[in-house]
Amino acid sequence: MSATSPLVMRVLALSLNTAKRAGGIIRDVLNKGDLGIVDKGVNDPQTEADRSAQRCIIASLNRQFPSIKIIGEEGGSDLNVCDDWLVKEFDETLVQQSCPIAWRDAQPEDFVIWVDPLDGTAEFTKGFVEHVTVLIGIAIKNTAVGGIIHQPFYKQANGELGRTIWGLKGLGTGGFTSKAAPAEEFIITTTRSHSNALHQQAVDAFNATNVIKVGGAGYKVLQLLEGKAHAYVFATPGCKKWDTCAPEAVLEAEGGSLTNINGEHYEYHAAVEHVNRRGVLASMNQKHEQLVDKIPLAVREAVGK
Ligand SMILES: Nc1ncnc2c1ncn2[C@@H]1O[C@H](COP(=O)(O)O)[C@@H](O)[C@H]1OP(=O)(O)O
Ligand SMILES: [Mg+2]
Ligand SMILES: [Mg+2]
Ligand SMILES: [Mg+2]
Repeated sequence: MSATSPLVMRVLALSLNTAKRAGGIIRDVLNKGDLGIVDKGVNDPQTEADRSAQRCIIASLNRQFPSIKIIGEEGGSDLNVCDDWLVKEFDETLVQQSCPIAWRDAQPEDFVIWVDPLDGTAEFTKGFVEHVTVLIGIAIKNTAVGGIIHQPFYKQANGELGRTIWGLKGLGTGGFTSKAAPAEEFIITTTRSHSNALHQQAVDAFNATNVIKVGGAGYKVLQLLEGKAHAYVFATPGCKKWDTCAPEAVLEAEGGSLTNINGEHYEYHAAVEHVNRRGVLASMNQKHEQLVDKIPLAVREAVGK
């Protein structure tokens, strides 16, 4: 069945199992205890878990889809991985879902897969493991259309660790139960580790009833999807295309919005600048344009300049 499914369904279905495998690798690194931390820049750590998870993801996707462009946060990886890290099984339920007509004929050259093997690394190194996600974003012709958000440390009711959320624009989402945030409040979710004065001005402008500070773009978008927050505000450069591609696709497949702080969508083609210079504004069940208008114009113009 999978061999005859449209390419986007096969990419999404292999990405789902690959993200799960990467989550297992991340848990193994933590259990072994030596994180092998390297500083890539200010407040920008990389660990053995980031490196190994990326090798597993890119080697697996590249093996099945050799002509699709894949861009990973951790740069060029050694794709000679052990068989145990090569994921070959497609998620059967997902691959058999009906493909939205808009993506049915997409060809390998139309795709870019944006991989963040471990989102929330700063939090991972500090023990806030529930903030960690594995992000695999699927862009077709410039637009984020599909994505996987896997949480390696999510505790299931049966005690099992890990859960996997997927989304495809035009089809929908799976792996979680959507919930609306409380109507009588306005809750913002924002960065724990990358704030600055300008960003704080943007957050303050909303006069929120509560501001939650957590790590990772994936985790913050999950908070929107599960009704823990109304808006995700990040009024500074720092997030990259691999941070937002999967979260944007999943959130928008559920009816939300993820844009820069001016309300414009980012582009996701292979030659695009990696940095999301104009920050991130995401919301669920809100009038997104009205949220844009709440951020003072002077702040909006200054971010990314
Ligand atoms: N200044 C920065 N330098 C490097 N990565 C950043 C920076 N700001 C944000 N990020 C990336 O975006 C994610 C969301 O940001 P925040 O948690 O601050 O809201 C971070 O977990 C990090 O991804 P990663 O952990 O994959 O390196
Ligand atoms: Mg990083
Ligand atoms: Mg990230
Ligand atoms: Mg990362």
